[in-house]
Amino acid sequence: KISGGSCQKPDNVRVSYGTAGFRGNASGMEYVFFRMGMLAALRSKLKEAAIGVMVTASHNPEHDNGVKLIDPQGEMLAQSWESLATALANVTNDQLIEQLKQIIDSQKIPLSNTSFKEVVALVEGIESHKKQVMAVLDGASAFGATCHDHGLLTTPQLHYILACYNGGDIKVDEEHYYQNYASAFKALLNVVSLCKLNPVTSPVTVDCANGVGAAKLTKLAERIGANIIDIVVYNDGQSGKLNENCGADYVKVQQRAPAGLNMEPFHRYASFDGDADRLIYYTLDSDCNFILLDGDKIAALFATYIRDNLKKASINLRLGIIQTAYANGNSTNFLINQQNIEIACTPTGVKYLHEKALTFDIGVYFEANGHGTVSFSLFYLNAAAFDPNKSAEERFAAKKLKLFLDIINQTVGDAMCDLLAVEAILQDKNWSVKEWYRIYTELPNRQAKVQVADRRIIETGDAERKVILPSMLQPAIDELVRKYPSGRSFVRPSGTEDVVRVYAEANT
Ligand SMILES: CC(=O)N[C@H]1[C@@H](OP(=O)(O)O)O[C@H](CO)[C@@H](O)[C@@H]1O
Repeated sequence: KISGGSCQKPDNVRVSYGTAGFRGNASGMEYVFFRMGMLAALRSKLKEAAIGVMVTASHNPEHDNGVKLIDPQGEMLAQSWESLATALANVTNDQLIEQLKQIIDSQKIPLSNTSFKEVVALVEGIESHKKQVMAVLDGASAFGATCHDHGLLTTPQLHYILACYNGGDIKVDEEHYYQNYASAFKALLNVVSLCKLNPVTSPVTVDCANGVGAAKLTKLAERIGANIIDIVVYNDGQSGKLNENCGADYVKVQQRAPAGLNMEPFHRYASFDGDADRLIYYTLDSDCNFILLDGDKIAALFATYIRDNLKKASINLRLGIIQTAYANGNSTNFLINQQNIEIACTPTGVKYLHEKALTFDIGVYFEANGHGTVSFSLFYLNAAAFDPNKSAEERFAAKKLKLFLDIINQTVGDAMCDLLAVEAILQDKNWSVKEWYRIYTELPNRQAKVQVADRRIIETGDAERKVILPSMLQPAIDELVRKYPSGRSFVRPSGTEDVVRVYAEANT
C-alpha cells in the first residue's frame, strides 16, 4: 500500500508518507520530518504492512493537489486538503493506534530500538521537538545513517558541532561550544581591560523569547563567570510562550520592548529569537524613547571595529559588509559615505548573504532582523600578531583582532556569540550603549505584511529592491516614494510565509 509521492528526496525516501495520525496541525518542516519519520517507521518497523488509512502528500501543493488519502484497497478517499480534513475527522488517534497494534499483532513483527511506542507517540502528539527528533532519527537510521542525538541545542550550536565534526573533531559536544567561546571571550577581555581604567560592568538583560537560548545562555554565562559578564536572563520559558510578545522579531517589527520588561534609560537590553540565531539590542534614551540597535547597527559596530584594528595593525585585507534591502538607508549611508567601507546587497535570506561574504577577505553580514555573523580566515592575523617586522602596537592590534574573531561563530549567525562580540567591543571602546546608537540615526521605518490572492505574481529584481512584475506596480511605488524626503520603499513576496512584505522608510 505504498504509494508514490513527489517529495524530492533520495530514492529510498522518495515516497512521502504520513498516516491518518496527521491531524492537519503540523506544518512546514515539522510535517516533512513527520512524514519522513513515519515512512521510515512504517517501512522498517512494520515491514510495509498495510495500514488502515494512508496519506500521501506532496511537498509541492501543485502536484497531486498536495495530498491523497488512500485506503488499504487502493481506493481514493480524499484528494484535497479540505476533503482530507473531512475524511480524517472521522478517524481518532485511538482508532489509528488500535489499527497499528492490530497490524503488528497480526503480522508478528519483531520491534526493536525505536519502536512502536514511538510511532504511537508520534500519532498521539507529544512535544514537537521530541516528535521531530524521533522522526529524524527513525528516518535517518532507516536508510543506514549513524545518528548522534545531541539533545536540545540552539540552531547555531548545532551548526558549530557539525562544523567541528566535519573538520575531523568527532568528539565535539555542547560543552565544547561553551568552553570554546567562554575562553575566547575571556582572552579578549583580558587583553582589552589591561589598557582601560574604567571597564563597563553594567548588566545586559537578555530576552530569550522563552526559547532554547535561555538555558544555553545561562550555561555560557556560568562558564565565563559573573565577575566578567553580568547577564540577566529574561523570558526563560518558565511561564511565557515561545515568541509571544517577545523575541527578536517582535521587538524589531513592533519597535517596542518585550511585554513586561521594565527598562531604564541607557541600560543594555537584547533579544534572541526562539532558536537563538538572531540578536538585537535596544535601550531607552533620556526621554524614555525606545531606541533599537538592530542587525544593521551590530554590523556597523563589528565592521568599524575590524576596520580600525586592521588599520592599526597595518594589515591590508578587503573588508565588506553585506546587507539586504531591509537595511536602514542611514546605515548604508554611514558605512559608505562616512566610513568608506565596501557594501554589497543581496536578496533576503542568510544563504545569499553568506555566499557574498565569502567573496571578501573579511565579510560582515547581517540581516536587519539581527541574523548575521562574520566570515574570515585567521591566517593573516595569526601571522601579523607574531610578525617581528611589525611594531608592538601593530602586533597588539592584530592579536586583538584575532581574539575578537575567535568569539565569532562563522558557521551561521549566533545570538550568543554575537552578544559576546558586542559586549567585548563596548568594553574595549569603553562605550555605553549611548555612544553605540549615536554612530548614526536610523531613518524612521515600517514593515508590514499583506495577504494577497497569489503572492507569486510579484517578481522582483535588483536584490529585491525593484518590482519587475506586475509592471504597473513599481511606477506606482516610485510615485508615492517621490513625495517623501529620503523615501524608499519596496515590495517582495515572502519566502517563508504566504504574504507580501512591504517596507518603507523616510525622513519622518
Ligand atoms: C523581512 C524578514 O525579516 N525576513 C525574514 C524571513 O524571510 P521572508 O522571505 O521575508 O519571509 O525569514 C527568513 C528566515 O528566517 C529570514 O532570513 C528573513 O530575514
